Amino acid sequence: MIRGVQPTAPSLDVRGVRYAYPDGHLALHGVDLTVARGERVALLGPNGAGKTTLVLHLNGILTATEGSIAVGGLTVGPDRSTLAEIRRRVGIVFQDPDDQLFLPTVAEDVAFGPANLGLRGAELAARVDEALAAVGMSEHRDRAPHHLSFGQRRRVAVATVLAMRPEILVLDEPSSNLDPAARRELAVILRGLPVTLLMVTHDLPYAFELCDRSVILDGGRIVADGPTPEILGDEPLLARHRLELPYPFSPTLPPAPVRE
Ligand SMILES: Nc1ncnc2c1ncn2[C@@H]1O[C@H](COP(=O)(O)OP(=O)(O)OP(=O)(O)O)[C@@H](O)[C@H]1O
Repeated sequence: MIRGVQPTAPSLDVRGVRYAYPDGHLALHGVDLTVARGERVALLGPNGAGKTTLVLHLNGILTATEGSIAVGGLTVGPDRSTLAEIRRRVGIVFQDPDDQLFLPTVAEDVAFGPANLGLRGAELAARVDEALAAVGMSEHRDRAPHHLSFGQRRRVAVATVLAMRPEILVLDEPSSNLDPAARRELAVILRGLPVTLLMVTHDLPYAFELCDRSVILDGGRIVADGPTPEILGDEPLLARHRLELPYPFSPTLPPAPVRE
């Protein structure tokens, strides 16, 4: 069980979150979102909908103007120890892996987070091994991250977050800039991870492949929340929120199925 996480609490509980940027722009208008442990949820919406703003609240980078957020039963708060624990529980993989990789070797990058938590020796090595194995990058542990392909760097970025054993894994556009094979390989990896997953994406087929549930955010409000086949099968709903599938969609005929 995850340290300090209440087993009955949802992974994520967002209640009435409003957020205005310092210039007064109201980016979130009262967002409610509950994600159960182990759920995989796609967060969809057009440019400027508020998706990144919401994600930045989940580990306390931004602080809600109103409302509250709890992760595994722990409310995100301003004090240092709460914030440190929230940042361990919420692992965010940003769109550009190079924002997360800055050490000479893959293994050092993956060890960085757990070493900061105070892990050393065999315990630290086990975390690194486990995280690299989870993303299929064990054999690259001693390589320089900048010598890897973009797809491999994204997998290492996922490993840096997994090494913290997060309660919830948040992915910002995980399929962007990947070739079809790397995109498919990452989907297989993500589907096998035993974590709660929240994935921000404009890649609707990827949402279908990976997430049972989809939420549409538009204008800082959640405007739809339901099973992904229903959401993606509702063409007028998608059109109202500037979302488009790349081809005709049938909920009974999965688009571009993931081969395993
Ligand atoms: N630092 C900022 N100051 C003021 N307004 C901002 C700031 N950052 C974002 N916004 C505004 O907040 C709204 C939500 O932006 P956000 O980046 O969260 O959207 P998004 O859904 O992540 O978009 P995209 O799909 O383009 O990444 C937009 O209207 C944006 O212009």
